[in-house]
Amino acid sequence: MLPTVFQKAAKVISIIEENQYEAYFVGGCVRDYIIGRPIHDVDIASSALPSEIQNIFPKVIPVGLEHGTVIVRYEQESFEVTTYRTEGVYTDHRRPDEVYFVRNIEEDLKRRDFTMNAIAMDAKGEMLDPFYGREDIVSERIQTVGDAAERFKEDALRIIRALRFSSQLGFSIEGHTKKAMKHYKGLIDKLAVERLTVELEKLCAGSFFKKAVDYIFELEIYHHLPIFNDEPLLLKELEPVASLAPVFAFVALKRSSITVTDCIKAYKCSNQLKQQASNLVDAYHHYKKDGINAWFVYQWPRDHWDHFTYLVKQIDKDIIDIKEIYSIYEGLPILSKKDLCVNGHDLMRWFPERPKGKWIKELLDQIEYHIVISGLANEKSKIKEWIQWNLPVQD
Ligand SMILES: Nc1ccn([C@@H]2O[C@H](COP(=O)(O)OP(=O)(O)OP(=O)(O)O)[C@@H](O)[C@H]2O)c(=O)n1
Ligand SMILES: [Mg+2]
Repeated sequence: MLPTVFQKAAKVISIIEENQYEAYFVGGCVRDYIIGRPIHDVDIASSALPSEIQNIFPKVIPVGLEHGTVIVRYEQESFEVTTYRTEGVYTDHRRPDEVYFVRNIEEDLKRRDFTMNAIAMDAKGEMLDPFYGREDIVSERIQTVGDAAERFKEDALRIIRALRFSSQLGFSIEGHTKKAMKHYKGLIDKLAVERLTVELEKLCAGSFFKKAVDYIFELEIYHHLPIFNDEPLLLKELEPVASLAPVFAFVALKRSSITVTDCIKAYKCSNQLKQQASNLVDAYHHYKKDGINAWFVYQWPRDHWDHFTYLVKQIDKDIIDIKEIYSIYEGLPILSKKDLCVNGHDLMRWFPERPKGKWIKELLDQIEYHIVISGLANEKSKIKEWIQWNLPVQD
């Protein structure tokens, strides 16, 4: 009996088969199933063309028709189905010039990156493994399908993928594969950097990150990783972490010549990641100046704390007990400005002679700060009393 994640998708495969086409589970889901890792998404490959899939299922979303990928909606769930394909020449090493649909699963498996990723599984759990991927999984070996040089010339991202699989799984890279990685690493520079970023994030998150870093040094791949090309040793200092935000914050804090913005630009990351990394840098400075006090805990979002403690550990070797942060959090009198029992209207009512101005915001900020940090009670009368003594000079 297949695990639950496969069961619904297995019905989709059966329906395709009932319509005289083939369909298999392929890629990461089969690999992770064999290894016994959690399966996050299930991919299906089929001999049916996108238009043929559209004829079988009433609800099909054409997400990447040029690559042969559609999303089949089935019983309120989505399944990605990709037509068997083989790829044409990659003149710019970024993307295939053409995709050719084929009717044979082996042709499809043949153009995949590593043997462990080139295993197909049918709806009953029967495996089709023409490149002995299972053997490589048992031997914990990352090996390209067929000629390594060809696979990396087709898509140089695979060089980074080999590293990230090594980081995630702790597997070793087979000799020919490794040699070809070293030889073709220059092609990494031609990749669309966003693709590199996705793999780098997974690489940094792997439990066997150190092993991947050893390969990065052995094969001198750091020359082709933006930012780290100038500062490769920083990679050796990093521990695994699930986001690039603390990685970039770490880099910026360790090297004054590199800013978070430099990292974000180099890897074309989102503004959200930029904000997270900058917050971490600010939080670190705050911590160095004032330690972890109520204002610190109040200010920084909760989803930030793990990465913050990680950063302090990486930089200062200090271990911060996250429970300590939580207990300060539990004792906070307010959790946001919305919880203040006064607002701008109250202030204006209390000081009718004062024209509207930035004093209102400044005063609210001060009230907020004192409530959080110095025990000012969050009660209208107490706040009013406190203001008598602290009203800023009129602007
Ligand atoms: N450059 C690439 C990227 C992907 N693939 C193939 O497409 C599958 C799906 O790719 P992707 O989802 O990017 O990787 P996964 O192996 O599924 O890993 P993950 O579990 O992290 O998604 C891979 O298993 C592999 O067979 C490939 O041959 N070459
Ligand atoms: Mg996948």
